[in-house]
Amino acid sequence: MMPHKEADPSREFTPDQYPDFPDGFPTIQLETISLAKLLIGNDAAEQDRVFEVCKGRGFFYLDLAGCEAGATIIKGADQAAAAAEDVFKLSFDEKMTYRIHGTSLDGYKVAGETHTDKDGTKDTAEFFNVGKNENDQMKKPWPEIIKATKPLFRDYIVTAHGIGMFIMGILANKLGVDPAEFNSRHRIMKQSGDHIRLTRGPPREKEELPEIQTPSHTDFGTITLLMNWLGGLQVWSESSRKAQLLNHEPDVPGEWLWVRPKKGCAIIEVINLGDAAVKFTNGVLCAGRHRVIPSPGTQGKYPRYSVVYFVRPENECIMKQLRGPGIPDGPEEEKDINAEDWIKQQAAGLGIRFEK
Ligand SMILES: O=C(O)CCC(=O)C(=O)O
Ligand SMILES: [Fe+2]
Repeated sequence: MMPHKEADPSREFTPDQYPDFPDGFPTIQLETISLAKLLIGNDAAEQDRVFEVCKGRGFFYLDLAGCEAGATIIKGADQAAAAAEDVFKLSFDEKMTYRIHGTSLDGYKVAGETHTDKDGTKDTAEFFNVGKNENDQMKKPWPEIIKATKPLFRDYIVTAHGIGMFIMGILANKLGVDPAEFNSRHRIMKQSGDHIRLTRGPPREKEELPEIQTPSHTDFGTITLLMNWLGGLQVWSESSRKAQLLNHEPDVPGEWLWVRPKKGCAIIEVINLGDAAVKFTNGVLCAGRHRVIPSPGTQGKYPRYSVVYFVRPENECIMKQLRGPGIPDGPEEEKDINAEDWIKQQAAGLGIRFEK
């Protein structure tokens, strides 16, 4: 563990200072899977649990302790969030010069780009996306702080992508699909929508919930690795198999359940499956429906940072289900759509207006 640091009043990402997530709020019980057991131990029971949770909730905690890949993510996420703080502190005008535009997902998303309800209430989250492929070259204009952090991001991208692929390998084996089928759709050197997303949400203004940072959604990609330090992430109590979106809200009765950051939260990552995992497996695997609002209680007094890595299919990948004994055969698609267009279609369906 890091030695306890004195609070630096000029910094707002101060995970050492955060109070615990308060009691008395409905939380979801997620399974905790050990990365070390999977990576080092090749543990068959742990692999079974991965498959079960991915068929069920599509969400689990990944305990990062006890292996090198986990240590890279723990340390990297802390450093990435500190860099994020410096990026979000830049002037509004400078940040807007990095605004996401065209067909790329790289750069800055200003708060308020998306609607969170039928009345048009705006989201409150700022994002800064650093693409997997762009990070290699950094040809675009980037804030100095992002350029200075490039080697860290590179390590983080390679490690997070590797963890995602390892989990996909386990799922492939369980589904009776050759893991090469997943690997060939997610090659690290190929252009894809993979990126590290740095997020910041402002502190809670009122005790009454919600103040939506990021509205209800399922992720578009195959698998998401999320590091967060404060509560804020919520999962809908009904599985996304049943709950579709209507006017920005799930259309089956249920409630939002908090994902409690685990004690010693810096060692735990939250993994969730995205729409591409559902598509590839014709619904055997389940995407997790979630949203983000500021934490209740004293945690909500802090701005909330998160570091998210999205593993997504290569742009050229045709979005068809995989065939294997563990995957029921669906009808042949009428026309081929590649991942790049498919992701845009999914984003548009959520009312996301990234392109400007
Ligand atoms: O910040 C979080 O906890 C989750 C963010 C998220 O769901 C997303 O960016 O897709
Ligand atoms: Fe998400």
